[in-house]
Amino acid sequence: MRDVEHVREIERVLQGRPTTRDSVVLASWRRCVERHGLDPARSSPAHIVPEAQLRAHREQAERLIAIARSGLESLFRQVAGQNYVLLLADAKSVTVDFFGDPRFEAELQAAGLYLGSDWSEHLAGTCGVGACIATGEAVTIHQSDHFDLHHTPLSCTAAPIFDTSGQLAAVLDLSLLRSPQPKASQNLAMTLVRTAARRVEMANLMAMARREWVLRLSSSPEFLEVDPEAAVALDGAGTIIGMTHAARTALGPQLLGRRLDEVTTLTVDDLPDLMRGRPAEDRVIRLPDGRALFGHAIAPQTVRLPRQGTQLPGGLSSLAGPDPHMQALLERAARLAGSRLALLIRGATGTGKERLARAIHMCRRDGGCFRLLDCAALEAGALDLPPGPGTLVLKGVEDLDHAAQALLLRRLADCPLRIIATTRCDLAQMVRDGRFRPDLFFRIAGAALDLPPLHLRQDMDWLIERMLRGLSPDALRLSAGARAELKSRLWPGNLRELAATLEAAALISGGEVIDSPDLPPPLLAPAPEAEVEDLPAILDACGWNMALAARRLGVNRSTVLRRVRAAGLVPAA
Ligand SMILES: Nc1ncnc2c1ncn2[C@@H]1O[C@H](COP(=O)(O)OP(=O)(O)OP(=O)(O)O)[C@@H](O)[C@H]1O
Repeated sequence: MRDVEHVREIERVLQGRPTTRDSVVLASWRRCVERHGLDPARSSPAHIVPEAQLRAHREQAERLIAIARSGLESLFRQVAGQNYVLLLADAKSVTVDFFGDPRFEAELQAAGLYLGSDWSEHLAGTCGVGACIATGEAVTIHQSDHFDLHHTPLSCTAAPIFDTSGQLAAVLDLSLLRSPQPKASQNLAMTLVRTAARRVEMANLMAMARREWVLRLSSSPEFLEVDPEAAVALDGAGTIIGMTHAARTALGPQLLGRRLDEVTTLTVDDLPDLMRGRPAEDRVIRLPDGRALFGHAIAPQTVRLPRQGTQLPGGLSSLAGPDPHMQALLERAARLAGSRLALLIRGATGTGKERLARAIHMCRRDGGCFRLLDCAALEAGALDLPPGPGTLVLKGVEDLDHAAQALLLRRLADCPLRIIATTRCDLAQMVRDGRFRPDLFFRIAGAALDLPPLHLRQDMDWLIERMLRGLSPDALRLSAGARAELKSRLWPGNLRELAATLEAAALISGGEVIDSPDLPPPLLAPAPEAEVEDLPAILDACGWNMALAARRLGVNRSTVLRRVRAAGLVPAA
């Protein structure tokens, strides 16, 4: 009965009868009938593109997906537990990325809230993604706003993402399988998708304009550096060569190709005055129409090219993914590996010191034997070193008492083995405090390698993937919620704790998908105040997601914001 009423309403409205529907819905109904030849009485299921076609769409959108991912993850975390599904559709309306609750997978797939669904208006009728692409505006298509009866249970709120030249590149859509009746229930969803889309555009512009000037704009000095509203990229002559969509609202509609002094009262030579050194309140930009905005200029970055042809030998390449600090550390380790110089590997518990020592040993073709000595378990007198060549790892060297230090020093005097010592402590401080012999310290610390704690690593996804593959070669995967939860933890036990958590979760889930409830809770409560000097590194590791950084630091979000402002930190371009 309701179906018949829906069809009749569309017919009545298209005949010009009064309606309370939004004008965007009305215009879309009209396009469906008059342009696309759709019939409201004929319902059709969700359109899912074939696997090969989806792969092609994903490859085309690969860069955008990578840039959008952290914004999507943070958005999905904000709506966690409310049954929202998050879709990223490309400019051709095909869903190329998806976050949803795997427990409802079959239902979501049937509804088209899934990877590969094609939400083109000419196929699906009036829908969030389709109407957003047709209008270039953020829209909510709520329940019976949908044209096709198959979709009328859904509520879809979608916002466009524009590329730096102003072309519509993608759509971010937050949908519900079931929603409360009033359309106004989706107002918050609208704010969330708009904000997320704006941030993705900002991240895209920053990535594209590393070697250009970027001018970020905000109507309030407080948010200028942490969450600006709009931005433009400028070449050396001050011509606008890229922008976020909101820059059109801030500076005017036709921006590309215009010079900065045509749309503001500034020239490119004024940009250094808008850099971080000055208080945000003083960085005022006057516009020709009398309005004022606050500006933050970011100078072009000098690009450090990666060293050509650095292939990490042996097992070193398997120790880290895309984390600049770890890659630099492993390159250093690779250069030191071939020598017989004694090495000191420093890092908190479970950061992978022993693994690194083994990988360094494996780099030498004439490696000889590998011997590991646990210094905590060393008994006086029981220090027999093998006579031949090889590597001797002194694990936890800080645990040696004075007698054992003296004995070890004597034995090492004519030892042919390459020494690699590992420590969780500040051994130099122990030397200063008289707790560790300086002569032994200099014998074992020819060069030092420092492993970072897990919460500062930027290759968490890579590590998780590697560990999952170790647990199950192909099937096992994480839900988006579980991944977000893992990435927000502090990990005092570092890689060892992460590996054990994933193993336990895999057993608890008993299936192919590990979801948030499968994750065992952290065993050790976070320290009350993480060190403030970690803040820039933590922000980088969290992609400048304040909420995530707050959880990793064990403080609330406003504390992070306050510290960011106090330290004058901004994301690296
Ligand atoms: N690169 C890695 N990839 C995957 N898992 C790793 C990696 N490095 C370490 N692990 C995991 O962490 C555990 C601890 O690693 P390792 O023993 O090397 O750490 P450690 O720093 O020497 O620890 P501790 O100081 O507590 O002895 C390993 O057993 C393994 O489960």
